[in-house]
Amino acid sequence: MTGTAVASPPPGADAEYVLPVKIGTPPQTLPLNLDTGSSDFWVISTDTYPPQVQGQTRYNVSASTTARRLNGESWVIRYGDGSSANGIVYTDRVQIGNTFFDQQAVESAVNISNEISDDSFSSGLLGAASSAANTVRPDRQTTYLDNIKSQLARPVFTANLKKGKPGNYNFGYINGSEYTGPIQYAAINPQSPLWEISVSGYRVGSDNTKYVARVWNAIADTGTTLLLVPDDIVSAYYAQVNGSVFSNDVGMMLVPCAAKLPDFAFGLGNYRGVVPGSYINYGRMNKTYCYGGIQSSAGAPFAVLGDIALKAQFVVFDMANKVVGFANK
Ligand SMILES: N[C@H]1[C@H](O)[C@@H](N2CCC[C@H]2CO)[C@@H]2OC[C@H]1O2
Repeated sequence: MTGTAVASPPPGADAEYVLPVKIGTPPQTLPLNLDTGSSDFWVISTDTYPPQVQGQTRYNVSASTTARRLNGESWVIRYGDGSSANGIVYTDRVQIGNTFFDQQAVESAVNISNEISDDSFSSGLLGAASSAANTVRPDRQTTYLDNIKSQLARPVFTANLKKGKPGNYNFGYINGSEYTGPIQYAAINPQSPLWEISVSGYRVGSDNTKYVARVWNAIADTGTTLLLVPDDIVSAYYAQVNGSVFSNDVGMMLVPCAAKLPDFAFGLGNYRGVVPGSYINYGRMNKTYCYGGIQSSAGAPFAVLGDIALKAQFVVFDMANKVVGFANK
């Protein structure tokens, strides 16, 4: 089995990427955020408290002849950005591209937090980290990727996200036309249910004599918008941006929208994962300042290679070898 699906950002800013997921019989297509930083497959549905639903496409449980309630099962999730959701659980048939699984645990939201309620672009999340982090209790459920893994031609999925336009996720194969040069693999932390790797250094700009050997652990997280790094790396980057400033109002580093930003590269051995400077202007805040795409990971147990970095790379998530691969493109 192999499959591919388009990954689309919302108009205006690459806040997230959603892919069309078919649920139920007859199939209902919902735009879901494939999230390598969590492990719950949950959707806004006919169970969701109606005032919290603001235009999102809902999973209509009673319209699916193959929906079966998992009695006694429930879930509660809280994310790194403070958002949260909870609800009940069904199994139903799920299809993404040409991949499918007949008995997928579909977590149906009863409550969603304001941040999620306000995001009309996504109808939920497709968790793609290890099932070990799934929040359903008393019986933990299995992620879609873990469910289809044994049926895939190769136990991998790849992310080819793009800046300001649709990219794609592929399931079960590595498409050589989607990247250039070698793929550099990094082992994931066996103690973590996330795609957590050890990064060996970084570089501000394109002059490799300025490369800094510095070990920092980071997760590859398609569900995080920005690139979150340790404070010393934040300072090293914005020291090269004239007019950059920390805003106490928004709690973020800002850059002059007119600034020509230096590239940022993360190091894995001799590999340099290059993030073009233009990718590090995340978007306009006011007539002078734009949001920096690089922000602090302080307070979290890991840095986060979020979409600002991942959209500059071709990324391989290898479920059998438990490695993450990166290639420039
Ligand atoms: N893995 C991420 C998750 O995808 C994010 N959100 C949680 C709920 C919607 C989704 C997209 O905003 C949140 O930010 C970091 C971490 O948690």
